[in-house]
Order: sequence, then structure tokens, then C-alpha cells
Amino acid sequence: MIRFEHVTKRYEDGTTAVDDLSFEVAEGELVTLVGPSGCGKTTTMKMVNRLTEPTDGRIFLDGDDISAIDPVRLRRRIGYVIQQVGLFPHKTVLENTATVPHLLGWGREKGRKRASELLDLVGLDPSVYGGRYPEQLSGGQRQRVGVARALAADPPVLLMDEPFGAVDPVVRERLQNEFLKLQAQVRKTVLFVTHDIEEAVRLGDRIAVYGHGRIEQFDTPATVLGAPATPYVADFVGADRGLKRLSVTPIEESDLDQPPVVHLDDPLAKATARLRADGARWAVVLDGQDNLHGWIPAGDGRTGDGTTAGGTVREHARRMEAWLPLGAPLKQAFATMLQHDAGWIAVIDEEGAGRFLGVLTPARLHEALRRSIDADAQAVPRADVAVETVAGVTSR
Ligand SMILES: Nc1ncnc2c1ncn2[C@@H]1O[C@H](COP(=O)(O)OP(=O)(O)OP(=O)(O)O)[C@@H](O)[C@H]1O
Repeated sequence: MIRFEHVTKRYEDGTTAVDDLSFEVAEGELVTLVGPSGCGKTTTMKMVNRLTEPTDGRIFLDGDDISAIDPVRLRRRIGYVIQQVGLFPHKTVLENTATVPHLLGWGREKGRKRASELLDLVGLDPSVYGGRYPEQLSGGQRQRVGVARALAADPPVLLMDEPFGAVDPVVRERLQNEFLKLQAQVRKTVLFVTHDIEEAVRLGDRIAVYGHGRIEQFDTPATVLGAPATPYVADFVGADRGLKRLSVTPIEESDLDQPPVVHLDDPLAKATARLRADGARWAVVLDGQDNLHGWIPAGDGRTGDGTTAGGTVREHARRMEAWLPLGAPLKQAFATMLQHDAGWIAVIDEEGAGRFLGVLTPARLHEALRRSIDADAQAVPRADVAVETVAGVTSR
């Protein structure tokens, strides 16, 4: 979809910002460009919408050499989101969002309808926010308008230059999550610039790690973290990459323990006897469809004289807030454990459905992390890390 062929950019003062860069981004793929300040990320991006021209080499969009496309027409195919958002202060949120449809001559009604749909899509109720002015929004809300505006003409390509750089870490994480959900729906081809490796890992289908003007490694987040191609990349992703791997390693069924399970309508006496027999301190409580309901401690239902009270598990079950769907990243599991001060979390088959699959304990979480790191070390020998899409990379 986007292809760089031996692209070099030398500014007039002699600075080589980008040096013989070749890579390809597939349709619907989100590639993050990450690296230290001044390594050429923004320059790479600006060459795609011809805000700046390469000194050498060629860039293709959907097979077309962009140097042959009129820049204004080219930019209609490309949404652009930047950190400073650049909303018009004297225009309402709805008018800002409808800017591109307006420029394309869509007509007022059609443009406004599209803008409303997009505001909804980025989580801003148009009836609440549409009539506000940018200064009446929070930083995070302004960024959302920026994203909505970039998507307004439904361009196949999005360029995003540190779009969430100006907001605090909590809002930033929320915007990242929202953007991932949005991207799952709209499936744009995205180039996303960041200097934050965490953000790059979180969002990218693949990551391009920049050294000065060059890509040092271009691969999936798991491979970049698990098998850095060069000492520079290893240094950049940091010594704590084991921790970062938590974000890219999903919970798998084999990571789960199977604790005793009781059902809501089981007689309490039977459930308690079962727990005692197993020597278990608690059991997971499921409903009639085997969906997660909560948990029950082994001590519950005992009367003062040591006999068991009557009734069913239902009256004694406690709600379980610490649960996640299978496939959620280990990092989320870890955060959920901390948030609920939980010694284990329940894992269900998918968000919404809720069939109970097992529990994840801290020990099993640790094993899962180790397995993921080891698997990479075995499966992807450092020397074999695929960088063949990136001509000009120095492999050491
Ligand atoms: N118009 C310009 N004229 C001369 N040099 C420039 C110009 N724009 C950028 N540069 C230089 O080119 C190099 C790459 O800049 P670029 O903005 O692409 O880096 P970046 O990786 O996006 O950095 P940051 O993360 O700080 O935004 C830098 O050394 C920068 O100073």
C-alpha cells in the first residue's frame, strides 16, 4: 500500500534526515515508527503526503508513484493527525470535523452528517460536543476530534505524528485503546510516529525502529522485544523488555489453572464438603450456563458448631470483579491483579460471552512470560531476524 524505495532526504543545510530507506506497509496495517528525537521519523511521514520531497528514491501509494500525483489530490487520499491537532479555534467541533468534506464540495448536509457519524465513532456525542469550540474541550477530546477530522473523507491512509503526545499518561492510554478499537473497525493503512517504545509496541502490527535516518529493525513487536536485531535496538527497547513483553504476550488456555468449581444452585453443604475434600481455600462459582458468577471461600457456610448451614451456594457467593477474556495481554492480567488486590484472576472465553475457562495465578503468569521469552529466543535466532523488507539496514 505504501512503499519506500531507496528514499533519501537531505535538507538544504546538508542534514541527512533519511538515508536510503526502503520498506513497505501492507494495506490495513498499522506500522509505528519509533526512535529518538531527530532520527527522521517526521521527515519520513511528511514525504508520504508531499509536505516535503525526497532528494532521492521513490515512494508509491497503492502502486502509484506519488511524485506524479498532484499534492492536493494526493492529500485527499491521506488523513493527517498531528500532536498540535490544529483545530480552527473559531469553528465548532462539527465544523472542524467537516472541514475536508466541505473542501471536497460534499454539500453542507452530507458533510455534517458524516462529521456527526465520525464524532460518534471516536466517542464524542455530536449532540453534546458538536456545537462546542475547541477551547471548550479537554486535550484528549481535542485529539479525538483530530482523529475524526482525519477520517472524515474516508481516506485509505492515515499518517499520525505523535497524535497522543500532548496528553497525560492516563488519557493517553485511553486514547490508544480507543484508537485500537477504531482501527479494528476502519482498517486504515497507518503510519504512526512516536518516540515512546511502549506506545509503538502497543499499537503497531509492526514496528520500524529508527537509528539516525535508517531503520535498524522492522518487525512485529514481539520479535523486536524478544530478538532485537542490533545492539542499538536492544539498547533502545531497554533492559526491561521482559516487562514490555507483557503487553504483547496473550493469555493462553494452557496458562490457566483449574480450581474447584461449584454452581450457584448447588446445596451449600455439598459445595463445602467438596472444598474440604480438595483441601481448597476457595472455589469459583458458575451459573447454569457455566458462565462466571463469582467465588466462594471455603470457610463460608460453617456454623459455630462446625456443621454446615443449609441453603445453596447462591446466598454465599461473592462477585468476581477480577476477570479477563482469553487472549488479553499478560500486562492487563498483571494490572487487574494489582487493581483488585487479587491473588488470581478468572479467565473467560471472550468479552461478553463469559464461559469460564480457568484462573491465572501470579506463578502461572510468570511461567507464561518466561515461556514467551524462551520461545522467541529459540524460534528467532538473533542472526535470522527478518529485515529483508528493509534494504540498507546494517546487520551486525
Ligand atoms: N526543514 C529542515 N531543515 C533542515 N533540517 C531539518 C528540517 N526538518 C528536519 N530537519 C532535521 O532532520 C533530522 C530529522 O528530523 P525529523 O523531524 O524527521 O526527526 P524526528 O525523528 O521526527 O524527531 P522528533 O521526534 O524530535 O520529532 C533532524 O536532524 C532535524 O533537525
